[in-house]
Amino acid sequence: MIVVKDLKRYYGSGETAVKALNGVSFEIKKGEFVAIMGASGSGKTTLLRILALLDDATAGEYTIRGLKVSSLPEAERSYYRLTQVGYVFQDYALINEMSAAENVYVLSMMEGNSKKESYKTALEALEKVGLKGKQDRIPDELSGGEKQRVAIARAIAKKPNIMFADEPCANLDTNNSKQVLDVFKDLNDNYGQTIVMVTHEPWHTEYVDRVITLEDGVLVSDEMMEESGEEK
Ligand SMILES: Nc1ncnc2c1ncn2[C@@H]1O[C@H](COP(=O)(O)OP(=O)(O)OP(=O)(O)O)[C@@H](O)[C@H]1O
Repeated sequence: MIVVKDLKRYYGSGETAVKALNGVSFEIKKGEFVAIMGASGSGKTTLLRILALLDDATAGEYTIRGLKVSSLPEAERSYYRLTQVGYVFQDYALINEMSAAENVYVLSMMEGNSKKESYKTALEALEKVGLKGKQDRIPDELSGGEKQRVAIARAIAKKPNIMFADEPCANLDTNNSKQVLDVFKDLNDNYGQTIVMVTHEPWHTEYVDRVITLEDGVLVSDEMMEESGEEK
């Protein structure tokens, strides 16, 4: 589904350039749940943002479902970003004045779908993440874990081919983190959602199929996780 070849991202140029990614190659198959790990500054967010088409690589090739997105013009990249990619941010990125349902359906309405249709899709997405009945609450009336689940509902409402999450549990306690990770796992197990998640917590790897580790902008390990009885 995703093929990355010799991806590089430099910030600045010449001798002082920061080589945030320095030649990274890998493939991700449809239906995989992949964690990207590595020390602070190893290039995880830079990689995720390029994969989610939020940033450009300096060099290298990036293909989504056979289409070389790295060399598409910006208008087409925007289209792919809107239609194929779901993104979950560390800080939820919800609009405070809007209810959970409105936060989920606002994008769909902006794309020209009717309010009725968008609302129905939003309720389905909120139910999938375990927030049935909480559609009218504003973010301030929700826990951190619930806010992040609204953000996940917003991402899945557009039925993305791939979902990216950048440290989605960074601001959550263990209990809320588990609820969020359970939602990702359910989406992966029961709906075949492909997920790529940046994390620095070793225990999060219990939920994923595979762990890619970066060090100083280079891929240093790519491991499949053992299946355990309890988990997948
Ligand atoms: N806009 C930028 N301008 C200059 N350097 C940057 C910029 N963004 C990131 N970098 C540098 O690129 C390198 C990789 O950063 P990145 O944020 O991808 O790392 P990370 O692994 O996600 O770190 P963390 O776990 O702390 O979030 C770091 O050395 C960082 O300082």
